[in-house]
Amino acid sequence: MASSTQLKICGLRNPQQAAAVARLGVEAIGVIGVPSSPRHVPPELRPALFEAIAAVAPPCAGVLVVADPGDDDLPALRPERGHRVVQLHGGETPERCRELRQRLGCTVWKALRIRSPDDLSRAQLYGDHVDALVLDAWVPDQLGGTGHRIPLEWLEGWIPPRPWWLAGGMAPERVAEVLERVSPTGLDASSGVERAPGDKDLARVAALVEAVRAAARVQG
Ligand SMILES: O=C(O)c1ccccc1NCC(=O)[C@H](O)[C@H](O)COP(=O)(O)O
Repeated sequence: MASSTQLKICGLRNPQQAAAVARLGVEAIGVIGVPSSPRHVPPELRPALFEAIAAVAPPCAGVLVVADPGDDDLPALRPERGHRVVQLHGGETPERCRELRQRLGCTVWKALRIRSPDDLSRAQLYGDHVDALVLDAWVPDQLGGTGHRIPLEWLEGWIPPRPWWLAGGMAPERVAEVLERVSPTGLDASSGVERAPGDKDLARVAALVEAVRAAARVQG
């Protein structure tokens, strides 16, 4: 993507669709490894998704999204399975993030669900232990893919300890306002560009890509 704000599309389940999204020029594509999610992809089907992405867009990072993995889960999280990034979307502590990053030997992003402005101070604790943060909205009993938003006023003036992705209810119609008010490293979208959970609407993904490019042109 030519603009400076990166884009991640999360929750792909079909290799052909993942390849089509990758061809649009996004920087990252997420595959959900959380069993309770309607977008869950079982371990044996994940390599085909990551291979489809790498085949058409080698720079596009395959991101495996998991929550509170146990040590028994680690073999399925190794980068040899085709992903480049592991996104930790549960209640992982900074110490657990550091340990997983060391043991897996791959890029680790930590997702934090932001319930109040105070939660942003927690983000500082992760700065030395992960490669990037993903800020997502807090919704009771749901970890992600909810379409709920973090109020932008909470993020204005926030000083991130690491590169960060803004997730939660991202959609083409919001991009201009969001990028006027905050400057994340990237935007992360799932339900806002879907026909149904796990089934992306390619026209909406293309509109999101175009909205990010248009915002970059406005900002010069
Ligand atoms: O998307 C899911 O179903 C999901 C389930 C459990 C943990 C994480 C999940 N998604 C992670 C993401 O990175 C999503 O892009 C993020 O939550 C934003 O989703 P949305 O608000 O629908 O754009």
